[in-house]
Amino acid sequence: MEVDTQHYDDIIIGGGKAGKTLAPALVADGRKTALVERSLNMIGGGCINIACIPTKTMVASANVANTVRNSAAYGVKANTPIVDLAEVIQRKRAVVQSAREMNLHNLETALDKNLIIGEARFVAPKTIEVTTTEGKNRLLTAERLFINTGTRPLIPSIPGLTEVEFLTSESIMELEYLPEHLIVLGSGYIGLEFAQMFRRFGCGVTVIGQSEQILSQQDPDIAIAVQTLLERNGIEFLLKAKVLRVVRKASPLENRTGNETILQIQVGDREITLQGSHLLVAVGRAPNTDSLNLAAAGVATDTRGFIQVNDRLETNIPGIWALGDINGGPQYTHISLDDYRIIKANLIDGGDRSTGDRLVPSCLFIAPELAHVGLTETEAQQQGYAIRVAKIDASAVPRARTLGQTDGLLKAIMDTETGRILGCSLLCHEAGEVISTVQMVMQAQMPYTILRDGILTHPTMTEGLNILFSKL
Ligand SMILES: Cc1cc2nc3c(=O)[nH]c(=O)nc-3n(C[C@H](O)[C@H](O)[C@H](O)COP(=O)(O)OP(=O)(O)OC[C@H]3O[C@@H](n4cnc5c(N)ncnc54)[C@H](O)[C@@H]3O)c2cc1C
Ligand SMILES: NC(=O)c1ccc[n+]([C@@H]2O[C@H](COP(=O)([O-])OP(=O)(O)OC[C@H]3O[C@@H](n4cnc5c(N)ncnc54)[C@H](O)[C@@H]3O)[C@@H](O)[C@H]2O)c1
Repeated sequence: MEVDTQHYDDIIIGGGKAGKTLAPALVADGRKTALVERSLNMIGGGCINIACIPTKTMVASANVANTVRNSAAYGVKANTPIVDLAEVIQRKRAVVQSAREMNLHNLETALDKNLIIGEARFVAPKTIEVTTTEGKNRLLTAERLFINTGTRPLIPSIPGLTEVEFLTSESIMELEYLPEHLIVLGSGYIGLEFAQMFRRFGCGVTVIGQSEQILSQQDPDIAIAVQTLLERNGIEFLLKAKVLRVVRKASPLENRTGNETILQIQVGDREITLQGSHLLVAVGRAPNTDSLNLAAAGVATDTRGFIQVNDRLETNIPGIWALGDINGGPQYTHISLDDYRIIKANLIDGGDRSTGDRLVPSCLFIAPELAHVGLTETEAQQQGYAIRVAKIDASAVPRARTLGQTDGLLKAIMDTETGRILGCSLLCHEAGEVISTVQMVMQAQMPYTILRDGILTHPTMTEGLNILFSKL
């Protein structure tokens, strides 16, 4: 086979959020840079193709269905909505396609022929072999390498699972008709977003969680509030549950009706049989390191296969960095983007940034949204802070009442010594937007009284912060 070798200053392996943003910045800094992305269908990375953007596009359809279904409560009469999943998927594909085209344009403009479509693997510390989509092998060497290869669905070892067909976060977004009864294995981010989405589309949904609490990183009161409102939506939860065996499953693409998925589950000390039409596996993510042959470069990974980095995202091998999900940090697109900022600050701008100064916000895109920043109450206690905690129901916010969006709970944790906000969890309409205001106050190291006493527009959801922080 023909092998052609080329030398670069910098090579980025994987074009996730960090990699695709870093590439043009390195080029602008005068570096001869290549970005290797394994698939044309993944240009722009997971976020725009198979993760955040498609899911939130489909969540928007689910929310429209819900609004139509509940329109009578607003004095507007509408017929029962008919959800055409094929058209929902078509809309999702169009949104993804336009984002991918924009990303391709940006990368081609910055990199021209140095955007290389192919699978990369290390053959030596600073040398990679790329098998291009045309089947050619190319050897590329570089002074510096940036690994940004992301993750894929983690498939647990459950007897019978691999012998049957099941859905992942990717294949569920290609279904063209509605499952009759969706079983969701995993009660974390992916599981809950799809659970509510498909419930709002009109499907029966059961969520199986292995812990007693869903969303294990959250405080119990917040997790219970989320579970309660999802149960009110008609979602069934089986918690402290262990799937013993998956018994039977018809093809998810052909299975239009019927309950063909059968799971044997241990719930507490009971053993039960659960039947559904489709099974979604959403129990976390596995790192895309196995095909990279990191051993040839000597790059160290942790026991789960994620690349080990220090707080400047440097691996154990000088001149090799790891960015985004692959480095084992929080798995969010905005964190991958911040990884890019750290590299840019340290390698291009002559700065000195680390992951140490980070506040990590997040938002679970169910309705109402659950947004969080900083410490939970449990974490603040564990870290020995003297704290005061404020809580209000979302119904206390005037805007929530005008919108008929009164479900939820707002919670803030304050350090009594400094008057600073340590953390905040908002389970309410538009929480993902409102949390940014809290985050900015935390980042500016201002006291909580800014949010208690600041003049905030009436009636907005953000105004709810006046009410929340007045309870401290
Ligand atoms: C269903 C779902 C919904 C999500 N929703 C949100 C959300 O709403 N908000 C949020 O912040 N986060 C969300 N996330 C998490 C978010 O998608 C990730 O944190 C983010 O995409 C991580 O990006 P990354 O930079 O690590 O790389 P990725 O975006 O994962 O990109 C890695 C790229 O590397 C390529 N690649 C892999 N191996 C190789 C190789 N050997 N050679 C060449 N190329 C390779 C892949 O094709 C891919 O394009 C969601 C995740 C999922 C799965
Ligand atoms: N809105 C967002 O920002 C968003 C949306 C989706 C995904 N994400 C990111 O992607 C990551 C991955 O999402 P995820 O939901 O796959 O992982 P997760 O870690 O959020 O949740 C996985 C859940 O599965 C449970 N679990 C593990 N093994 C199990 C088993 N055998 N049986 C039953 N339950 C089991 C875990 O206890 C956990 O609750 C998230 O942690 C998040 O960082 C973010």
